[in-house]
Parts: sequence; C-alpha cells; structure tokens
Amino acid sequence: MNAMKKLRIGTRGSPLALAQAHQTRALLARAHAVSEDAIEIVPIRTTGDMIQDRALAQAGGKGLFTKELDAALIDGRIDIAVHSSKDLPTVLPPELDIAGYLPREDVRDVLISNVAARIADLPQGARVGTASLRRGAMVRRLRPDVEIGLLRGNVETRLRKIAEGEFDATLLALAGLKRLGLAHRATAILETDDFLPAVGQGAIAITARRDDGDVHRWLAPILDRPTGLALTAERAFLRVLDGSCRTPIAGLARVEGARLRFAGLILRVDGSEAYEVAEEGAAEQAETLGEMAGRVLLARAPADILA
Ligand SMILES: NCc1[nH]cc(CCC(=O)O)c1CC(=O)O
Repeated sequence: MNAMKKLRIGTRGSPLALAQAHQTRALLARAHAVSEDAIEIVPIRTTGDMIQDRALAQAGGKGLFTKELDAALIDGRIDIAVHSSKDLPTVLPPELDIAGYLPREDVRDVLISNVAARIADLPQGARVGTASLRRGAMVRRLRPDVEIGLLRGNVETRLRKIAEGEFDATLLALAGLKRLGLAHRATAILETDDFLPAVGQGAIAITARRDDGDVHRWLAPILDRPTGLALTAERAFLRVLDGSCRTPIAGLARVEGARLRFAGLILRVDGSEAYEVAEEGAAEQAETLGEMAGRVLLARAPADILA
C-alpha cells in the first residue's frame, strides 16, 4: 500500500457486517500505526440482504451474500471484502482469494428463549424459529416434538421477534451477539458436543484480488494462522460434500499446537437421522483431513440426503 492510496473495505450493510468491517479497520489501523480515517468502509447491498420473505435455500442459496462484493472487488471499487466465513461459498471467482481470517470468535450457538432455559425444557410442541436448516435439524434431533418455522432478518430483528413471542425460541451464533454487544441476550450457550456449529461459524474471512500483492502483505499482520488451518479443513469438508443448500451440514475444526481435530455431521432436515465423522491429524494436513472427513460422510450417509 502506498501512503497516498486509501484502502477501501467492502462490506454488507447489516449491523453485524458493519461491526466486522469496523473491527477489521481498527486492527489494520493499529497494526500499521495509521489513522482509521486512512481506511474507508464501503457498504454494499447484496441479493441476500434484499430477500427477507423466503428461506435462502429456496432463493437460490450460495453466494447470495457475496456476489455483489465479489464484483466490486474485481472492478476495483474496493480493495478487500470482509465476510462472515459461514456465508462464504466454497468456490470463489478465479480473480479472488481468501487472504486470511481474523482470530476466531466463540464458535458456539446459543438458545434465545423467553419460555425455557434449555432446549430440553422447551414446552411440548414448542415453535422454534430459524432460517438455518442445520439449526432446525439439530433442534429436532434433540426434540422431535418441536415445530420449526422460518425466522429471518438480521440478529436484532430475530431477537425482537422472540421478545414479541412470535416463536418460543431461536438459535443464534454467540460470535454475532458478541460483536453486536448483545451476548447478554443469550439464554443458554450450547456446547459443540451437543450442537455442532456451521462450517466457518465465528470466523471473519477477508477476500482480496488474488494478484494484489500489496494488499495481501498489508493484511498479513492481522491474520490468524490457526484459524486459517481450521477453516481450510472445514471448507475442504464442505467442498467434498458439495451438499445442496438444502442439506443440513455442520463441521468444526480445532487447532491445538500442531494438531487438528475435526468433527462433521450431516442430518436429515427433520432431524430423524444424523451421520457423524471425526478426524484427527497434523494441522499442516488441514485440507486433506477435511477432505477425508467429507469422503467418510459421502460413503456413510444415504445419497438422497445430499441430493
Ligand atoms: N447467516 C447470518 C450470520 N452469519 C454469521 C453470523 C454470526 C457470526 C459468525 O458466525 O461469525 C450470522 C448470524 C447468526 O448465525 O446468528
């Protein structure tokens, strides 16, 4: 980066996306001892932001939150884009790459409810709202009697709808609540052994033009290698499964020192069946471990779950 040029950060305009972009800007400003004014935040509306009435799976799924940001990067209107890794498709346009990830936030989901302190305490036949097939299937796996309904909108909207009693409960990522200063709104934190998060949950990914060496060098000091290895495994897992966006899939890699442990799960939408995999190995083999896990589930699960 030369000192004259202002770095432009592209982001979605939701409060959570903006919080993530501001966090990225603050980390960059600190790492390079420059003023935050030297870095511009450019909000960009994505297709996913405009669709509020349907489950995203029905709206066409992958890339809905990223297409417009990708185009802005390729056109040179922005220099980097900040994403929730969870919303990033497994394949990017060839001009772009994931430069890296910020240190991962808490990966866990939380229960939000005014009527029960735990999933097990929900009343018989309770109505749980979510737009996530994974969360719906996981809840049904634990509580086959509950009904799943569609609850969309940004984090604040979903919290409000629970407060207003539209549903008895919902599930959200603790990471998002923390970034919005709303962690106190969590009713219960769900441990990953019981409730495996989505691939990428809690991780912020930064994309850039593949050939933009200056930007990649500028980002390097704020990027986190263990998070990068974990996400390499998780995204390899997802790529191998190549599930339709109608397949509930969960996956989590943990990197401790030189080791990586991966757990993956696919479910039937109604939670009636679940297929699990666990892999462990050298963190350097992240990609291979994720792919192996994906292939195990391809062999283990009935084909119609992934179709
Ligand atoms: N699909 C929306 C979305 N994308 C990322 C997060 C949470 C933040 C994260 O996982 O890093 C959320 C909200 C939620 O699932 O509660």
